[in-house]
Amino acid sequence: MLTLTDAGFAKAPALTPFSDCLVPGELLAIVGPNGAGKSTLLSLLSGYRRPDGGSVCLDGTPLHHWDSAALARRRALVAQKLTLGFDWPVRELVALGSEASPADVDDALALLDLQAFAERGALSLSGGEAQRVMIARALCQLGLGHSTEASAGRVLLLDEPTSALDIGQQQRLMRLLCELAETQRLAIACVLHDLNLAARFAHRVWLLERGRRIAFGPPSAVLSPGSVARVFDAELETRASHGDGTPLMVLTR
Ligand SMILES: Nc1ncnc2c1ncn2[C@@H]1O[C@H](COP(=O)(O)OP(=O)(O)OP(=O)(O)O)[C@@H](O)[C@H]1O
Repeated sequence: MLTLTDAGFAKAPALTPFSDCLVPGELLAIVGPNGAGKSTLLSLLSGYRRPDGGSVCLDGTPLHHWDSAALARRRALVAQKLTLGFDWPVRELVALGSEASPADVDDALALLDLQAFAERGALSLSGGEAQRVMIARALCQLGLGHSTEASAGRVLLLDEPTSALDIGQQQRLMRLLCELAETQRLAIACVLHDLNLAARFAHRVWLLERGRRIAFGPPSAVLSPGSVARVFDAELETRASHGDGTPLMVLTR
C-alpha cells in the first residue's frame, strides 16, 4: 500500500500537504486544470521528488529508503512527455530495464493491441502507438502476467495515458486498467483531462486546484457540474447520467 502522510512540497512547484492512500484494486483518477499540480503530485507518488515534510511510504517504508531496483519492480510511472530515446525495436523497448521474458513481452504487447508493431522501430510509431508502447513497458517493469499474488500491491502511475488515443483505444485502455486493478490487485493512479472518462471508469477521484487537493471521493461526489464549471472555468451542460448518477457533461457552444 502506498501511503501519503502530510506529504507535499513547499517550494515551486508547490503542493499543499495531504494524507491518503493508493489502495490495491482501485483505479484513482487525478483531475484538475492545467498547472494544478497533477504531474507534480505524480512526482511525489513515484518517489522522484521527496516531500518537504511528512512521508510517502510503500508498505511502511519511505520511497527514498527503497533500493532502486526493488522499487522499480513495485511502482512504475508513465510520464506525460514520452522519451523513446533511440530507434529501438518495440519488443526491445518494452523489455528495457525489466526482467521480462519474451513471453511476458508478448503478453504486454497483446494487452495493448501492439503485436503488429513488435519488430518496428520505436521512432516510426504514431503518437498513440508510442503511448501504448510506454504503457506496455510499465506493465513489463511491474512483472504483470505473473501470479496475482506477485502483482498485488504494485503501483502504476500514469500521466495522461489517453491523451494521444482514439476513443476506441481510450475505452480499451480504461477497461484494461480497471481489469488489472481488480484482477491483479494493482493500485493505479491516472491523471486524466477527460472528466467523463474519469467518471465512467475511476473508483475514486482527487480534484486538484492551484497545488491543493480540494476534493476527493467517488466520481459522483467530486465531479458535480457546479464544481467542475467553477474549477475549470468552463460552461457546461449536463446531458444525461452515467449509471451511478455521475453527470455526463458536455461543453456549451
Ligand atoms: N521547476 C519549476 N519551477 C517553478 N514552477 C514550476 C516548475 N515546474 C512546474 N512548475 C509549475 O507548477 C505548476 C504545476 O505543474 P504541473 O506540471 O504539476 O501541472 P499539471 O496539473 O500537471 O498541468 P497540465 O494539466 O498542464 O499537465 C505549473 O504552474 C507549472 O508551471
